[in-house]
Amino acid sequence: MAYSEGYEYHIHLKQGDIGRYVFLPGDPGRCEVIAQHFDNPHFVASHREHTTWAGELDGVPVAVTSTGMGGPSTAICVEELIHVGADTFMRVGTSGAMQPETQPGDVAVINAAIRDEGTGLHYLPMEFPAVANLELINGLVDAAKDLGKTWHVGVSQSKDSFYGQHDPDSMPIGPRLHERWDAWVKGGCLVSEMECAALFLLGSVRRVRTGGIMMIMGHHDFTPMTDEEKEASKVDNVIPVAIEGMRKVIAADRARA
Ligand SMILES: O=P(O)(O)O[C@H]1O[C@H](CO)[C@@H](O)[C@H]1O
Ligand SMILES: O=c1cc[nH]c(=O)[nH]1
Repeated sequence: MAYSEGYEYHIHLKQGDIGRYVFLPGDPGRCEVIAQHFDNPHFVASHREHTTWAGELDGVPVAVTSTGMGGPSTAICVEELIHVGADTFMRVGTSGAMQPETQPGDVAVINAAIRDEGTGLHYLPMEFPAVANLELINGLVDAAKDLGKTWHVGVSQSKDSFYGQHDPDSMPIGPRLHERWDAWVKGGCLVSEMECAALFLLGSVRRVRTGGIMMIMGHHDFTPMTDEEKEASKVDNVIPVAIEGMRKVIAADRARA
């Protein structure tokens, strides 16, 4: 499939393949799992790290496309999804705990992201905040309440280096990574992940709605999880909240129309 045939270069989708509402996991393997919550789930395309499934929720077309890991592939994915008609994006993924009050298996609704990454600088100066859309935040909080989840709303640290978080001492700039991490924690940053900042900045620049819900894994002090905690923090457990949150956004759009 080539760009000139009307297909987007990386995601291999064209106008009409999907509707306006899209879930965005990082992992291509998570797409089919999410799509099983749709009516009429069907595979649409897969190229590089971007796999797409589509279906319906309450009679409205929805899709799920994987972003891959980090800002660059997320920005490419979202730009191309906008080209084919999407305008509402909900990231659903995993994140690492940063505050003592969270437990593995709690969910984090992200309202803003620390721009500890490089992609956003190709769009907007560092002074510009990476913020989520309020309708998506509210839909996700209401969904978490309805489903009886323990939920938190807060900021994510979107970083470019997974091992800068998990193995900072091995990095030549380890002391600087520790100092910055301590500052994020003292500022109340809820979780660490890798895509929200780029996604939210795209939301501002392209005037589309973006938000995210994250499964919280691990402990703020990096103590190992028990087997029970590992089970509780499986990413599959956050998917129903994302689905219900999107249903609420769709219902609110319908009521407004
Ligand atoms: O579970 P996903 O959506 O991939 O998100 C998190 O997991 C990956 C790192 O393991 C990064 O992409 C991070 O943001
Ligand atoms: O600790 C974690 C877990 C998921 N994703 C991250 O980036 N960090």
